[in-house]
Amino acid sequence: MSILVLDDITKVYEGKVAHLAINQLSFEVEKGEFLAVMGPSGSGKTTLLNIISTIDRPTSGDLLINGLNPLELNKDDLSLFRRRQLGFVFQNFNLLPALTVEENMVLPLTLDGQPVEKMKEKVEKIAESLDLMNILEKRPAEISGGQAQRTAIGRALIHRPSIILADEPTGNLDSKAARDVLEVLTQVNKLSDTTIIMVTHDPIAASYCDRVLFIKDGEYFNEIYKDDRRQTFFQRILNVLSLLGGNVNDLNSLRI
Ligand SMILES: Nc1ncnc2c1ncn2[C@@H]1O[C@H](COP(=O)(O)OP(=O)(O)OP(=O)(O)O)[C@@H](O)[C@H]1O
Repeated sequence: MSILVLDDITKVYEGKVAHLAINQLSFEVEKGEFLAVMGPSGSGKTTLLNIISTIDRPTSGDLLINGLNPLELNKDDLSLFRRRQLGFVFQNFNLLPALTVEENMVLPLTLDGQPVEKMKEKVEKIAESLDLMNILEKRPAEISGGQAQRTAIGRALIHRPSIILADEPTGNLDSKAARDVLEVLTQVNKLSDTTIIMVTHDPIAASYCDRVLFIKDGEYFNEIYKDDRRQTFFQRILNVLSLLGGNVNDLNSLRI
């Protein structure tokens, strides 16, 4: 079953000079899929994520999330839809510095006015699976980047969203913390059947996914599926990136 359908999406940024950022892009994402989106700088990845996350509206085309067209909702229903159906993970974590790890994680539930006991139950379950139980009382300044990103993943998961949208989630992490975060995302994807769409420049991060969709100049370029070992998938990702025009010599020294 497709949990996300993009049908002929076009996005033009109006301005002194109009810019065509996404050009007639169509693709579908299956429920439970872990999808990476890659493409050169300026190819439209963030624009695409903003459209899927309903933060930005396409100029034309249709979007279906879980069978519903969010573009038809009014402002209040759209906010609720976004909060319930989507979870967000950003490169710079976006945690509130004054709140503890636990408070950051329950924030979406607080906004919903859920009873404290229910919130505690939910947070403990998620914190255990993300190995955060020992740092629940700490604040963002007192934890590592990997722990901060796992906290952000916990916050994204607290509502059991249909889709997690991750924008360069390993971009600010060292390689060990990045691997931990990718393994956590893989576990979340496999165990709870949560669909994940991740924008990344990093072929290692992309090799954790089931499929990589490549875009160029706002248009579909190619897609490849993982049907073998991660190392081989990684090599195939590098091959497509070299066709895309990236500097693959910079990447050949990477080892997974
Ligand atoms: N608000 C805006 N107004 C006008 N043009 C924009 C706006 N936002 C993005 N663009 C342009 O649209 C194109 C796609 O931008 P986008 O940020 O989606 O690319 P990207 O693939 O995410 O890039 P990067 O990998 O560098 O983050 C770029 O050429 C960019 O300059």
